[in-house]
Amino acid sequence: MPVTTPTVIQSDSIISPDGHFRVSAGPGAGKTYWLVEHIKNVLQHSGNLGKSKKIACITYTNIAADTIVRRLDFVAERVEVSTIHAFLYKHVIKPYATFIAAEYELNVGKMDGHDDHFPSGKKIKYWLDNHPNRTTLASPYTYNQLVQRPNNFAALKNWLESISYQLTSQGIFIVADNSKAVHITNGSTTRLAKQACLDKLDTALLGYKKIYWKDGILHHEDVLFFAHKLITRFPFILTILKAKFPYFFIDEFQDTNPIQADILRLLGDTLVNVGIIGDKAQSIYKFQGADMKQFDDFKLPALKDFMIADNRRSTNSIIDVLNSVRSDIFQKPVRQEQGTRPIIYVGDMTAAVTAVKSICGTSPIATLSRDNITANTMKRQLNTSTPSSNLIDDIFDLDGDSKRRKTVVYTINAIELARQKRFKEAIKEISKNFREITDKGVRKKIAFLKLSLLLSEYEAYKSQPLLTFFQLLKQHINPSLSRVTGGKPQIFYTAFTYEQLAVCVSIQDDNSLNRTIHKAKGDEFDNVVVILKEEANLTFLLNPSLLTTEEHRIFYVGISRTRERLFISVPTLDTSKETKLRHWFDIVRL
Ligand SMILES: Nc1ncnc2c1ncn2[C@@H]1O[C@H](COP(=O)(O)OP(=O)(O)OP(=O)(O)O)[C@@H](O)[C@H]1O
Repeated sequence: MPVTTPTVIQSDSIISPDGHFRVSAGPGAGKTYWLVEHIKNVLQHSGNLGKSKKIACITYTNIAADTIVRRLDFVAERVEVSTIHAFLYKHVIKPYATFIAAEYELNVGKMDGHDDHFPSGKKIKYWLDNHPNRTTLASPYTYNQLVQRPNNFAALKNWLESISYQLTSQGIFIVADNSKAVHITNGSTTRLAKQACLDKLDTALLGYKKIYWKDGILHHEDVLFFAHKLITRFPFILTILKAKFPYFFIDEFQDTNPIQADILRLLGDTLVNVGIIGDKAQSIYKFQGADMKQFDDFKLPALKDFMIADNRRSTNSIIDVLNSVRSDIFQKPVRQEQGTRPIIYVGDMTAAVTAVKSICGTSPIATLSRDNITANTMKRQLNTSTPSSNLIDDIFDLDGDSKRRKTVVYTINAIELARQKRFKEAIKEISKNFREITDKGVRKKIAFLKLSLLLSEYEAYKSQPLLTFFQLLKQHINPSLSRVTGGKPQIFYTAFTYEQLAVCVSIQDDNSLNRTIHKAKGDEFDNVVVILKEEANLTFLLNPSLLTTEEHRIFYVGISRTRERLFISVPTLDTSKETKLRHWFDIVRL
């Protein structure tokens, strides 16, 4: 818990522009609203900004950044609103990376932003070839057994994909999650042993990363790592940041990574005013290193605590449900409108959405799902059944030709981004197929032309086997790709359609009406259907423990996105559970 008793404020309260603060409140309380008003207040009344200094406002996603910029309107140019990664890349990594480039073998000239970390088979092999413990690897994990047995290699890849950085009192260390050194295929599980294999490979994780850095490739997690290294080793960078940004405000702080929090702690000692805003019960990004304790534990000298007790978003019926699952706060409704009773639909999720449509008429409906595949199935309203596994993961396992499968995946990603009108990112994604073109301008132009062409043919390949799409790629993207001639790849390329793969794509910053709960964080909609895949998911309502169970927090975030109407879709419901649920919900069996 915060050390001081928080002062209760409203979402339109004005507080002093100076000093460190923490604002905590439940969903829909008006945290983001308050932050925007506070920024305007600081711009008007602060004596620290002069003509050229700015306020840094850190948001969790690019969508949240855009929303804040829009709400700031004409004062937006005095505020740098961005994600922490974008901020640190621009203000720390880009200008100062040369200081540590030699030590980390970073090719600064080739650096061009930061990306997801998809371990490359070629790079893993190169790493093993040069690994200092290569000769000490013993059966059943010798070099050859790791490289030549596809299951071992896939498990190794999963393990390397889990690489992250951990902050300790001694500094930052690179770590991989041993529980991820697993590959499951056709019901059989391959797990690399810790002592006999992983402990030996573990000694050179930084060496693995350097293979990417040599090519100028940075992964998202590397941005925090390098920024922390630079700031702690060259404190003048901190001085410059403080001079440029006397105010640092961070929204959704409950999902902050410990390294990011430490950077803020370093910034927040003198000269800078740090403000954090969040809700610990909405901490849902543990898998990305977030630690919900961090919000309460964050300490800076004379930090003042505030809380907003209201809920301005939802109707009373919805706030009743929210209050029933939460024990640490009780939200007061501000709108004071009773609203319609939330409904639980028991049965098929598509039937549930049809029923919701008949109630909501032309009012837009958001469907919020726990996983990507369900969200994408909703998005496409496919008649075909939802794939039982993630086909994008499967293609990586089943198609041994790395160039071919990467071309397929990059291009599907690009097309699906473009279909959401996110052209800049779509061009960036399809450009990955043309990395050998060194002139960036030419590469971009070709990427644009190819993407336009593939989009114009969309109707022709979308419901055809993936093979049809691949033939187009061979014709238009890269004629040297090897043909799919037999074995597992051919079975895969003929068994699944383009559309079935497209539903498995994970789009960052998805702003459609059908998305995962994670991607709906911070957003709100008039009508929400939360899609539960199994009855057991209802525990977050029947026996909630938000502060200890992340799964419960995820569904809590889902139901709290709605302003007017709330619906939950669940495949089955035992009658014994109905009595409790009927307290807040109507139950309709489809
Ligand atoms: N003082 C206010 N006057 C008018 N509308 C307000 C006010 N405060 C908040 N709102 C509205 O209430 C809704 C919820 O506000 P906001 O999104 O800022 O909440 P939040 O606390 O950030 O929510 P969450 O944590 O759930 O994302 C928004 O529609 C916002 O515009």
